[in-house]
Amino acid sequence: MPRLTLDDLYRFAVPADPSLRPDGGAVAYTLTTVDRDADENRTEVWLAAPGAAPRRLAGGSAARWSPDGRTLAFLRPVDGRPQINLLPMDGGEPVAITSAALGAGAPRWSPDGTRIAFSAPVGPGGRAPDADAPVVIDRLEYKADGTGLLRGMGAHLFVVDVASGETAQVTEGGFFAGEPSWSPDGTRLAFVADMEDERDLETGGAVHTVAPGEQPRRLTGPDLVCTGVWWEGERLVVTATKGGPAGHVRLFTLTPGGVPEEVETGLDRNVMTGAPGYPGAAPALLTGDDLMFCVRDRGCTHLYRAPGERLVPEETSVSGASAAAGRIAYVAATSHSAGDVYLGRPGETPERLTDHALDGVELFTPARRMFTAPDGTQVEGFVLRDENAATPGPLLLDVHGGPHNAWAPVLDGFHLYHQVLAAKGWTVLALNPRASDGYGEDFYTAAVGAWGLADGQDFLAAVDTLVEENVADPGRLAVTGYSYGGYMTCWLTGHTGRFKAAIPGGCVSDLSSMAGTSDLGRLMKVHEWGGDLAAQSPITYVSEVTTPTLLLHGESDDRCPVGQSEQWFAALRERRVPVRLVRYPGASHLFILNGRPSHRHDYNERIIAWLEQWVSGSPS
Ligand SMILES: CC(=O)N[C@@H](C)C(=O)N[C@@H](C)C(=O)O
Repeated sequence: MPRLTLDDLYRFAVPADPSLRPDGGAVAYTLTTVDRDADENRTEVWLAAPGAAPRRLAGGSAARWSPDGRTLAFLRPVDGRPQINLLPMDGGEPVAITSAALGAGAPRWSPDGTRIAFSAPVGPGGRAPDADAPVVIDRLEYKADGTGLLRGMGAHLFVVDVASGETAQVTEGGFFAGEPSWSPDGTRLAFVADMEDERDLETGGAVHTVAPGEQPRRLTGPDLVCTGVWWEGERLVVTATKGGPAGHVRLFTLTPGGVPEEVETGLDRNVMTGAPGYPGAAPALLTGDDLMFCVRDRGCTHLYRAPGERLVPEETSVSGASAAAGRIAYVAATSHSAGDVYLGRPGETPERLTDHALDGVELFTPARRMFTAPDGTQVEGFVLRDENAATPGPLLLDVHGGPHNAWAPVLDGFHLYHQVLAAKGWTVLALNPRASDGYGEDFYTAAVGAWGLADGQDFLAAVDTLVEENVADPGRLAVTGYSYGGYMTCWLTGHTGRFKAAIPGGCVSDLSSMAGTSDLGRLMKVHEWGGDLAAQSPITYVSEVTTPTLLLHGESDDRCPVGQSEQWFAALRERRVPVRLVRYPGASHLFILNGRPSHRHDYNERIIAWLEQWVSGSPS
């Protein structure tokens, strides 16, 4: 059977965002595939059920069942903007019920099924911003990666009447209202927002409740930085960090008076509610008081119920979940599948309802192992290689982003170069150094104020171990990584000449300029870097770099602006270190995950070519 090739990128079909029908009998989910001719990622709503082949329902995403299970509400593009559509499940075509000027957000049915709430972007004065007008900026929250300049936009809650389509705006003002959740009696909506005057200088977020026609009422205080809220039965379930945005996200419930009580999960782990590159799912009630939630544990995102009972197999990573009628539906990836839909009862072996895994290719399986840093810290990594490959062989160290992200021993449709390199005799080391998620809060915060200074040693120790074990050839070492991983790639080549090739993607090279130009610059400056930005900046050490370097960066990256690569490129070029910068037009920070397929293919291809040119010695 053939090995995976980069062209298999176009064959990936990845499910996400499962929604279990209220009777627990069927699952609606979003399937993302690639339209190679249009050079676009395509999302569709599919349906899976026991004993039936999964089937496509419509183009769109974010499907949610009506309380009676007879209608699906989902987002479908109308004139380029996502609008809420209703699809009757006993037959018929989808019908749009919103016409939001800047598009609608994910639908949330009221308990009686007569209304749908959603959060939607709102331009200044309710109008779409004028793209040609001068942009007046008085606060730091003027841009967001993937959106660009906000031009005074906010986000507010709306409620649409299902029968009439009449839509009412529920919140207003200069803030961003998060996803709404209905009260059990359908009279109020709960949401998270930061309404502080100086919220652009200090990250916050509080739970509010609001009734149409009334002002929002704040429930939580400054001690919690809330990130999400869900009305589960009579309880409000909240995700939040304590005392500031750094550290683990924890689970709380609020008493009717708004007093937070931390949920005893029995786990020193970060609660994951799901975001691009950060798999997880919203907390949900299983039965009675049984709360289901996701945490990241040694790379994988697992589904748990409090306190501390894992509901999914160990080597799987959950990227979405839904509960109803005492059953759970979830999407999980494995070492051989980027994701499939499962359905079952907690504690029982679930049924896999789909088979979206890539067929017809033989995959290498990553092996977990531990390494020991010079200070004795135990660090976990995943080693991917062909056991029949000659040793010692070439080694690629790949550094994840965050730094609070983590590698998992599961297949994804982004890092295809891992499998291709393994088939060429390379060893790929995906390391979870200190600051990675999934190893406890002390580990998670171990590099705060010491980017590079604390965690750099973890990488060199792991590489040295594979050299000592005769797995890696010390003359054929390379390093790559994206975002924080790009930062670390620059950092390492400024501190050692052992790497023969380096490929920083979406990098960070100068924390001072990053602090002033990233859409999260203020947050990272205050809560990740602390005081000495120069000591933690790769640019401080750039005079030591000798490694041929390929910089890959999205042109419209507002998280790690392309200037971070420009600074590194200029500094290496001045020193006549072989260097190349490749810029991806229109690409935001996450383009390697959800950008143009051709850009994602090109990114993978260039990594392999640079490695073969500078490590394997063959011409590019
Ligand atoms: C918090 C954040 O955005 N950090 C960036 C430097 C980063 O690493 N981003 C992505 C790619 C990630 O994996 O978090």
